[in-house]
Amino acid sequence: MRIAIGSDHGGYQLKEEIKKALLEKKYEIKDFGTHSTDSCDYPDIALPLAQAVAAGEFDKGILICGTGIGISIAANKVPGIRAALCHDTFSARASREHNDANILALGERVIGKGLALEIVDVWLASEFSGGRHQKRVDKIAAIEKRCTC
Ligand SMILES: O=C(CO)[C@H](O)[C@H](O)COP(=O)(O)O
Repeated sequence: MRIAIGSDHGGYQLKEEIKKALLEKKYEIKDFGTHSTDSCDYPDIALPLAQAVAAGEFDKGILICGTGIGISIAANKVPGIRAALCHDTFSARASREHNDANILALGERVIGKGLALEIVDVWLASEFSGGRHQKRVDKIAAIEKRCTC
């Protein structure tokens, strides 16, 4: 599985921990930055990563900022992206099974490393259920097509 990962300075330390754990599990990872704790702007990381996921260059993406909020809002502006901010394993599983989320967002200033790694594992292992959920995801795509902003 090809995974794109990125963060701003507020998510840098957690990004490094998640990247290390996923590389140990033999996932193919591309790091979209940032590469230090120097201050940067989360939309500058979210945009190229989300575009690459939407283009099919990666199977999934993981984005981290201080809260996970800003970076998920930015990623969700890219058509085809369903970025889910999840700070518990129930939501992580449901975001895949119900919403077919293709980006997981996390907040380094909100949760600890142990829970974050568990959330990542659950999210990557969960599959979209389809069925009644497909129609709803299709309706999200239809909203994107209607909006020409
Ligand atoms: O969580 C975030 C966005 O949702 C950012 O990481 C956070 O706003 C950065 O804040 P600061 O510049 O004060 O470190």
